[in-house]
Parts: sequence; C-alpha cells; structure tokens
Amino acid sequence: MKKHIVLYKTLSAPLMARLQARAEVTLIERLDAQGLAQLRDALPSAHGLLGASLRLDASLLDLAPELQAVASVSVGVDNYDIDYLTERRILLSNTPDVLTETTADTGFALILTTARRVVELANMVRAGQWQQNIGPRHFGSDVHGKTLGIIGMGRIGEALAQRGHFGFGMPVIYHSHSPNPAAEQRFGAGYRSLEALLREANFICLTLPLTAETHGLIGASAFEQMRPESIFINISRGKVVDEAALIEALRNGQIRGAGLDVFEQEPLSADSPLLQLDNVVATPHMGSATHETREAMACCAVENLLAALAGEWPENLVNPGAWRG
Ligand SMILES: NC(=O)C1=CN([C@@H]2O[C@H](COP(=O)(O)OP(=O)(O)OC[C@H]3O[C@@H](n4cnc5c(N)ncnc54)[C@H](OP(=O)(O)O)[C@@H]3O)[C@@H](O)[C@H]2O)C=CC1
Ligand SMILES: O=CC(=O)O
Repeated sequence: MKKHIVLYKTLSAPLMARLQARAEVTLIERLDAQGLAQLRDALPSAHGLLGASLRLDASLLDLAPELQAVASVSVGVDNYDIDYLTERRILLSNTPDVLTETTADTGFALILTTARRVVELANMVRAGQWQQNIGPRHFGSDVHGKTLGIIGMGRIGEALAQRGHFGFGMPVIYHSHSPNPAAEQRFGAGYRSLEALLREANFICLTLPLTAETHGLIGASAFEQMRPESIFINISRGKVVDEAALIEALRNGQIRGAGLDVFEQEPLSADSPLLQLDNVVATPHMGSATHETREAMACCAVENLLAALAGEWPENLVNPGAWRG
C-alpha cells in the first residue's frame, strides 16, 4: 500500500511528480483557516509531512497516529516539538547547507543596506526629495575594514565571515558555544565572550538557532554594551532578541541601526514601531528566498522524506533518538 504524504507547501512539478510516483499525496496550498482545517482532516491517515512555517506540536501531532516522518523545508527547527517527535519515534529532517550561501548573501545585503542607508536614501529619491547634492546629514558608515562580530559561528556564520574577510577586509570576531578553529584559520577570526564581542564589534550579526538557551539572549543589557555606532543584524530568529529593548536602543541612539530579516511575530505588523524608524531596514524573512535555493531546499526535503518513509536514515536527520533501526 502506498504511503500518504501531506504537503503544506507547493512543490515544483518535477518534485511533485517524484513524490506522486511513490506515495499518495495531499497538497494543502495555504495555511489559512481553510487550509488548517484540511490539514486536520488529512492528518489521521498521514505517514509523512512536508512543509515549513507551521508550529507542529502535540496538539497537531496527536491527530496523526500513523505519522513516521516530518521533513521541514528549513534549516531552523524551532517550530517543532522535537522531544515529542522523538518520544513518538517520528523522524524529523531539515535542509542545512543548501541555503547557507544565499542566507549569508542576505545577511551581507542587510549589512550594506543598513550601513549605507540605501533604503532610506532610495525612498528619498523616489519621493522627489533629491533636490541638491546630499551632505553629511545623509552620509552612512563604511563597511570595509570595520569589525564584523558574528554570534553563532556555524554554517551561515562562517559564510558571512568569508564575505567579510575576503570581500571587505573586515577583522572578524565571533562568539559561539565553543571555538571554531577552522574559522580562525580561514578568516583570522578571533573568539570572544559574548560581552566582549558586543563591546568591540561594529556589526553584530546573529546567526544562531532559536532554542531555550537563545530565547531573548539579546536584551536591554546587551544593547547597553554595544557601541553607539554599531549596527545590529538579525538573520536568525526574531525571538532571540527582546524586540522592545531593540526598539528602545534604536530610538535612544544606543546603536546606530538595525537590519532585520526576522521578528518576534511574523509577518511583522504594519504598525510595528520598527517601521517608524529610518535607521531600520526590515525584510520579510527572505534569507533563503531565491528560486534556486528554495528549489534546492524543497528537493532536499523530498529526498529526506522519501528516505525516511522507505525505512532509510535520512541524510539530514535532526532527532537520531527517534530512529527505530
Ligand atoms: N533568515 C532566514 O531566512 C534564515 C534563518 N536561518 C536561521 O539561522 C540559524 C543558523 O543556521 P546554520 O548556520 O545553518 O546553523 P548551524 O547549526 O550551522 O550554526 C549555528 C551556530 O550557533 C551556535 N550556537 C547555538 N546556540 C548557541 C548559543 N546559545 N551560544 C552560542 N552559540 C550558539 C552553534 O554552536 P553548536 O553547534 O556548538 O551548538 C552553531 O555554531 C538557523 O537555525 C535558523 O534559525 C537559517 C536560514 C535562513
Ligand atoms: O528561516 C529559514 C530556515 O531555513 O530556517
């Protein structure tokens, strides 16, 4: 009997065909109220799930007694109750590596855009307010040669360090769970305590996962330690930061600006105070959002899911404790 896969993400035709050759597939196109109701209806017979941006906790998982595998189309797995999945022996997989370079590109785009005030000045031109040569009031800050501080020296952190070191001649400092000798050798990166990094870096970039340990890691006391000319970049998860403290730090000049791809609540509300601030560049959680990378992520997730449902160890297994082998 064919397995039943429930998708809550639309796939390209070739990937859809690959799944349909192996399984019965239910597609839920949108996770609106109607889509969630369809999902609830489909879960009782689901063996596999594939998608992203849905909080999958016990309340939904309990509707799926046959579930064997969940393939997330993301590297971050903060949306999943991993302990419960493991207890139920449901294999969770993710999509690391294929999105690393693109996400680092987004991080660097935010560094450049925020430091050089690109959005603010482009909006000024568009509004017909460029009537004479700009002066110091509109100047930004240099990026090249400034100190790049990376919090979370994993895959994306390293790709950001590569851009800063080789492309922009930036001294790189980092904080992570433990020193990363490869990054130290390749980029001359220097390990720092979190506090030392906050005090020293010109650009402070978050590239760590959201976990119980990192939830609210960057709050009022962290912003107090940053230099007034520093620029804060978040491409990890919004909840790693106390957003109210960030807004306060931006308003009172404790830091110069922020480039943010992720927020406490997503989508970001149009009336967020962040959007009132000229020194904020806000993007819609687009770190990995290119045609090529999103297709590579979907392909990776499909292969993970098919392997798991075939009783094989998926390449990107997140919870090895769930393996029955
Ligand atoms: N904006 C976007 O669209 C995207 C956002 N992301 C986010 O980026 C995150 C990182 O991805 P990726 O680089 O692939 O992940 P990695 O696991 O390769 O890197 C994360 C790094 O952070 C370190 N780390 C974790 N917790 C702490 C902590 N409490 N203190 C210090 N260091 C810590 C890890 O150390 P150790 O391994 O020792 O635990 C690791 O070196 C994802 O989890 C996701 O949330 C990813 C892709 C796109
Ligand atoms: O935020 C995106 C991810 O892949 O994680």
